[in-house]
Amino acid sequence: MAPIGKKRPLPSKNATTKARKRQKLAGGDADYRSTPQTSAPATNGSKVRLDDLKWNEVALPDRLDDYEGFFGLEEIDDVEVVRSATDGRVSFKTAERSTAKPTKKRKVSEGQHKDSDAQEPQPATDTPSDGEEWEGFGSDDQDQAQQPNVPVKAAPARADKKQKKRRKPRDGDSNPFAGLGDEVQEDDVDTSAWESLGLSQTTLSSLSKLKFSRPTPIQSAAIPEILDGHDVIGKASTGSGKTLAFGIPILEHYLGSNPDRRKASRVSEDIHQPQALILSPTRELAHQITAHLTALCSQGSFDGPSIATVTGGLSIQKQQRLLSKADIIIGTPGRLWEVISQGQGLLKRLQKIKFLVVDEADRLLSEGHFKEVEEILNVLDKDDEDVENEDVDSSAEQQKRQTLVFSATFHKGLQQKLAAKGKFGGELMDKKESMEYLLKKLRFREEKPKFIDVNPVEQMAEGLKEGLVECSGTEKDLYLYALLTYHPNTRTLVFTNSISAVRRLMPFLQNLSLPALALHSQMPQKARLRSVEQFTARPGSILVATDVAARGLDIPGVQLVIHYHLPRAADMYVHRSGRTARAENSGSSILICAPEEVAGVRRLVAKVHARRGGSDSKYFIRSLDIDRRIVSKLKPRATLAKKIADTENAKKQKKSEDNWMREAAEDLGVDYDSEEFEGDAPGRRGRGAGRRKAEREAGAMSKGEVQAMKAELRSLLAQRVNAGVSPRYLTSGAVDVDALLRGERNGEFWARLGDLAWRMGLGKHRKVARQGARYQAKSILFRWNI
Ligand SMILES: Nc1ncnc2c1ncn2[C@@H]1O[C@H](COP(=O)(O)OP(=O)(O)OP(=O)(O)O)[C@@H](O)[C@H]1O
Repeated sequence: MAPIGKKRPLPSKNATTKARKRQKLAGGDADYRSTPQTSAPATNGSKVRLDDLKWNEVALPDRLDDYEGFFGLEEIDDVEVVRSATDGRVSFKTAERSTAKPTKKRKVSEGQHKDSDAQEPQPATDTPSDGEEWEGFGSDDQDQAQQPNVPVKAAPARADKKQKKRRKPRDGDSNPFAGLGDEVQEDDVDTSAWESLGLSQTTLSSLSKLKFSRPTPIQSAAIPEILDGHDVIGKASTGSGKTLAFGIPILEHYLGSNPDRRKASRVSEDIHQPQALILSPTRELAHQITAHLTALCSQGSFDGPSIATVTGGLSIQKQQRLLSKADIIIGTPGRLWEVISQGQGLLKRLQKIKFLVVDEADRLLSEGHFKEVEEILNVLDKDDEDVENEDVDSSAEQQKRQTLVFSATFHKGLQQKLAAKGKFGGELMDKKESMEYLLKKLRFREEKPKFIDVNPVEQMAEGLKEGLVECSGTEKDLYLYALLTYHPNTRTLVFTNSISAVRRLMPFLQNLSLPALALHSQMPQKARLRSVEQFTARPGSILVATDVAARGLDIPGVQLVIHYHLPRAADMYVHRSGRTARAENSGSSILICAPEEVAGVRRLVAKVHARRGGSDSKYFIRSLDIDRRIVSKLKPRATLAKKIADTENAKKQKKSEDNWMREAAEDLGVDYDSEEFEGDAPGRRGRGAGRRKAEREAGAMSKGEVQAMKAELRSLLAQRVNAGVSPRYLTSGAVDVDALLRGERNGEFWARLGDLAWRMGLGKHRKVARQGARYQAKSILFRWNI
């Protein structure tokens, strides 16, 4: 049998099989047998059988249709996992009294547990001593991480029932959109402000449950036009609710075309006809749109549309299955094009959609996406017998299709962007230019689509504070650290321009005990989703990302955006900064600049703001006052953390290069001696030689030397930084100097306590467990009901 904590196959619908499998799970494998069973409740700290515990159903995120094998996942807190040092067997102990009554099901498993009853209880002190010993259970880190990859199907009637049973989201819950889905409340809000938009009672009731009491300006302006059947180009600042501006009309159309709102009545068709196709530039945004629409559609008592999310990094077969019954398709252009190209009738159905939505339009219509978007647009509009759809009059279908285009910025497009590469260019288009550009690329059915620009003079959110910090190019890491220390417990997004910078900064920040998470396009998709989810679930975490996170990501409570590298263009500055101060909240955006970059940055930011008050107005981004004495006190730890990170990176690098060379040598049948190969052979100097030398030196450090550096860093981190008595500090009161001196609140940042709290928060129980039994109660086990 598969061990507990491993992914399980899909649940059988047959109850008997289900029960049988569950029994097997509870007792069929000697390795995971529990300890003697009594009918009395387990006492404090005593060994228990897994089936006697009060397992809680895990609320699975509303994604991915078949839950990727996570259906029926249950979890339990406060159980200690004890592995015998002698035979490696695992048993379980409760930290508190279990009140679970023996059930019929349990009796069955009692019978199955006869063998295990004979086992000797393991000593309480026999705690896991190393991460490996938790294999088979998976850290909850891992397990939680996999949940969100469950494709979403919005089946609201069922979802409603499920939600009632769902537990309240806990701090560690990994579904970033859990809040949206769980907002089923008795105290629904008054939605009279929506009434003028002419929405159905069903939609109004959903909005009320989401507690959206009034439409945002873009929603007020765009929804009636879309409902009237117009093509719309919508421009509104970041975080202003553009998703529902197109999502609500799509739902209205769905409700209108399915008056009895019962899927059964329409899925009798052999092939299901999707109604809307939504294109998104990034995978994360596609999943987020899915979550927003799912939340909207799952509030009421109606059976909502089926949503298929088609993005790279996840199983194409599963996505194809979802597509066959989807009402709404949300996808990134690359994967969507791949799926369309494989045939299976999708194109034929896509040609009959009623809505084509292009979200974050300027990005989708430029850069690397353009080719695939263009291909998709071409085939959607193609009157072509070759494309497997002889019977479709696509021009007629196209006439019926509405095209909706949304973005916070409209960029001049590929050519200008390429021309501006490396410079602070990236012209933002005015209304006329953007209209012309889009009209050319998208074949609107109306000659003049409605252009809705709800805040033509302001692209930046109102609650956004902007500033820059000047430092030498070689001190950017130190100043990043300083900025983060000035904003402890602050959900922060750090933007870089390269994947390698993300990779370099991650160990640097982690060595400094900062809760850093990574996001870039070369990460596996599951890891990408996991980072976003952890970032969303943990209030004080730091996401170090490339511009893959700049567009559209709606993570509530991002308080600070740091531009470690300067944005390459004005529109990217708008989008990056738009990750904070969303939905009328406040937030800060800080650029870290080398002296030679300051003038360019000032021009870039002034350009973005120029529209605020006409071309005469000169916005001048202020330099932030940072106490250089504190920065210099942080320097030793930052330097050491960087050295450790560089050393470990070099070692990893060396190891993988060695392996590669060794394999190549083996293939050639020659001996490989890495030292001989790396020797300073004449002619081997040149570009990158200095870096290689530094890497060699770092890689040559002994384990002991690295350990010594780590110990030194630990001791530095354990010392409180004396902030002095200067009242000067950065960014309007983020640091309470007095509290810092007293070691309270903000001061915790400097101490190791913060490190421990973070480790616990992260759920790295292996590490916590090693520190003593007291933390064992934090352990979380998972099991699957099959
Ligand atoms: N009418 C409303 N009332 C309150 N909150 C709303 C309303 N409509 C949307 N929201 C919330 O506002 C937040 C931002 O919405 P959304 O992500 O659609 O913004 P956006 O304009 O698409 O931003 P971006 O340009 O960055 O993609 C979301 O959390 C959403 O749930």
